[in-house]
Amino acid sequence: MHKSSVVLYGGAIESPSVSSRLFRRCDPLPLKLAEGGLSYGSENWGGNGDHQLVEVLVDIPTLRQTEDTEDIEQLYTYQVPPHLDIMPGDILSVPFGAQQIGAIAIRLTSELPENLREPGKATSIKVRPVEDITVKGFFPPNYWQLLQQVAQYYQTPLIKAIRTALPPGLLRRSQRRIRLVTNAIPDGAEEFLQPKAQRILQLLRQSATGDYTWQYLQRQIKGGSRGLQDLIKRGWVESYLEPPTPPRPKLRPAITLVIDWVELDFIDITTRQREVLEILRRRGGEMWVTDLLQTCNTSSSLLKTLEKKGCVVIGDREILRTEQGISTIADQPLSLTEHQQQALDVILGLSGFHQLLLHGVTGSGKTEVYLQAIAPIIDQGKSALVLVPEIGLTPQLTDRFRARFGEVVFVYHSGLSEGERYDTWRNMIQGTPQVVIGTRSAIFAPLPNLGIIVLDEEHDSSFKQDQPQPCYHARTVAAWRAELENCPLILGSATPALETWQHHRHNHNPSIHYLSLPERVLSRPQPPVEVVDMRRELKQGNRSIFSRSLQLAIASLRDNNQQGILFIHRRGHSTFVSCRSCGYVMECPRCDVSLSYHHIHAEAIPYLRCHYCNHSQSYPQRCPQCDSPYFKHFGSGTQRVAQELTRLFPELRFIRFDSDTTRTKNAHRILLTQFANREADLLVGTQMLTKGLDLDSVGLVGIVSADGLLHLSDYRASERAFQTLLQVAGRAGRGNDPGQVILQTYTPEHPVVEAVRNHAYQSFVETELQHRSELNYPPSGGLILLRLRGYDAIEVEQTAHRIASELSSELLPGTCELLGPAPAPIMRVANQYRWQILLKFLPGQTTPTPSLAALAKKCPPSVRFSIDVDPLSFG
Ligand SMILES: Nc1ncnc2c1ncn2[C@@H]1O[C@H](COP(=O)(O)OP(=O)(O)OP(=O)(O)O)[C@@H](O)[C@H]1O
Ligand SMILES: [Zn+2]
Ligand SMILES: [Zn+2]
Repeated sequence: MHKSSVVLYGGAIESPSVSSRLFRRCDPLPLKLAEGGLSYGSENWGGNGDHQLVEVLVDIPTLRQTEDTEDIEQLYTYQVPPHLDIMPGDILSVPFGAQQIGAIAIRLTSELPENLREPGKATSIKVRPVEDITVKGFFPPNYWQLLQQVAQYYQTPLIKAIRTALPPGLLRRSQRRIRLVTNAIPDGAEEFLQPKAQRILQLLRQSATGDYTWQYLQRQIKGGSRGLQDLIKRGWVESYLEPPTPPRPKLRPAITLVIDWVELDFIDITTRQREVLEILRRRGGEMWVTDLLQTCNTSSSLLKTLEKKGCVVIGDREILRTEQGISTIADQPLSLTEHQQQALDVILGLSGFHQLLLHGVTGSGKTEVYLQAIAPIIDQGKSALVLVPEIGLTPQLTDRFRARFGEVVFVYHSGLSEGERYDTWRNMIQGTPQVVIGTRSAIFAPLPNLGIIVLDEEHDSSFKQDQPQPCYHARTVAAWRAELENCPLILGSATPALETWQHHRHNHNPSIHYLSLPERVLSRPQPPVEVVDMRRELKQGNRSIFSRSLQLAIASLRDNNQQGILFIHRRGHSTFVSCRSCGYVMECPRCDVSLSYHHIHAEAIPYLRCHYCNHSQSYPQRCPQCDSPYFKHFGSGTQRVAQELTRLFPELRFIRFDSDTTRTKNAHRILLTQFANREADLLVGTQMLTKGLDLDSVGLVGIVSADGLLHLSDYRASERAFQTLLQVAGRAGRGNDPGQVILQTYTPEHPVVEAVRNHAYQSFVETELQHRSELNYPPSGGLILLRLRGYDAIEVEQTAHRIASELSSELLPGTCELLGPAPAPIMRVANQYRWQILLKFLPGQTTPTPSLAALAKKCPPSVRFSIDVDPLSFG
């Protein structure tokens, strides 16, 4: 496929200098600037020197498609023409087969790679020259270093880190164009030029826009490259990246209220028509026609009638005012509470790189602190990066930023179309001061003049990428980036992750700070948490999924003029097993986790298995603790809860908020707006509800069953359960009424339940840290998860065993423990069988370990292998 003159070699990333050592595994947060062995570029920033060759990464669609199959990372070697001053990080255009394609310069060298040298003839192979530099210094050195650090720490090929960071298709879009710089060209310019340069100038002058693609010019003028260089050097023409074709706006019919509300009394409309107008008004006077039809369950002829009567207009729109958040009135900084002010003073008093944990209880006003910390950054002409778990779930946050900072706020996340991402990306590169709000991948936003990074809800696991590789954690990358950019990083949470807490509380480093907002704003109390023992409910004859207490609370919502939230834990495939009479939960005898219930098909015998060590046992006949024969597999979906609500409270208006009802774009915002407008009494949903919902009308939070969360088979189960429950509880009582939380469980004595009841973050975390350190789990020790998958069950299993035994002979005993291989908790997904090997590094271990990336080569082609450093998900 490749012409012989294009030389290539593979595996540069796997060369021992780059990935043979791991960073210290005990402590993921602090910045580890390339400890030795970083080879790319860093020693080559000084320019070409004697190097005649450059190694490049190319981005071609065929390679892109292999993303998931193999770690293809081929560096292609090209000659550096003497007139080009190539530096690592430049975007080049190179010949590839018969095409010209985009490439990134990685490394300058003077020697051909080993495998390309013919014996006796050092440089006899013909290496094709680089065509040209498309964009000089596209990756600023800091940014480049960040990507290398990601590739190195997460043991992944550099191209994958680059692909994660860059908008899709960036290199493919990098069509070079040439245009005249008309006012720089003197009269009689042609006289100074060689014939080919003259021709180029003429051609450009003939075009109406003074602008052509380089490819076109090349076709017209063979060998015009030198001439072009000359013109560029003189500043008479410039070469630039072709902007992408702007995404064509999608137009949809929208309906806008145009009549003054008081005038309605003088118009002849039916009650029904008035109701529809009322809903439209409450939604800010503008909605998509389809949404209004659905919300009001009405017909388009009714809307047409309203239009005829002059109440509304219907017309195609690209976007609604309300979606852009313009409806939020521009606001002013609030006057801060004492704690907010203290935190802000610390932040504003710092300069350079600092890491701060802003630990503020739910409703303590963390957002206001971010806003006031960012304002001076923008005034100084710098930019701010704000990372949030999921944009769709936090429309309120985005609105608040827009209201404060107006049009310098941009949103960047994977939900944008390719064109939108590309445009936002190029806009960021310009370096004008802006606030970028985005999800995980926005940590790579190419803001040249970064003044602050904020990670809100830093404990949220969506900041970690599970696949594809690199399996990076945005918080870890943020710390590296803040250090490289020499700016502060603020991590905010009501329930900081254990590692964050440990890192900021138990540290005497002067660049690490702990800031606390221990109270809600306006001295509002935290809502009281009532724990209901569902075993007693059962004993006393209540078989409903709602306790009597929760039923009573739901029934009195309307009388109290309040709204409520019902939280249901999203149910996984495998669930834990517990005794219905005494609450005993089946656990692994060798690990500190609960066993998962497995039932392969209807006729198979159910059994229990541990996903850490692969221990398995038969399904119990009787409870080992109380001898009862009644067991329960937990899990209760939103659907079942909805049915039960309808049965018990036929009058109640509720909204289901889960992955089924929020599939369409903007569904989150629409449903939350409906709820905020009090079109429903109760919001029933899953995890999504925990994030940042700030409504003062919510008096009741009901947790239908905490148990599904408490006994997940994962060493982080307790931490995550605690965080989730405390966050959900924190949605209540944010108004004048303190509100109430009702938590239903079969194990009220569970320490997590106790801690939630008492809002006891600190004591819970300290106890949990103690447990972790006894078992060498993070943040005490470090973990690396190796995943294998393939369609052939036996082959995957055998490969896993082979790799495990090779590894265990290489690993130094006493520094690293190998757990497994064991099947993944959900062993078969989409017909692929999945096995995993967990490496547990003991605290403080710094000994180099073998290159894990090289293990990929030991897998047969049908088995895929991936490395997850600091894994959070074991599914
Ligand atoms: N200084 C202040 N004075 C009055 N109200 C404030 C002040 N600061 C914040 N608020 C209001 O308090 C409410 C809660 O603030 P915010 O949503 O920022 O809390 P939070 O700490 O992010 O909570 P959570 O972690 O639960 O999301 C908001 O409605 C906000 O407008
Ligand atoms: Zn029992
Ligand atoms: Zn086990």
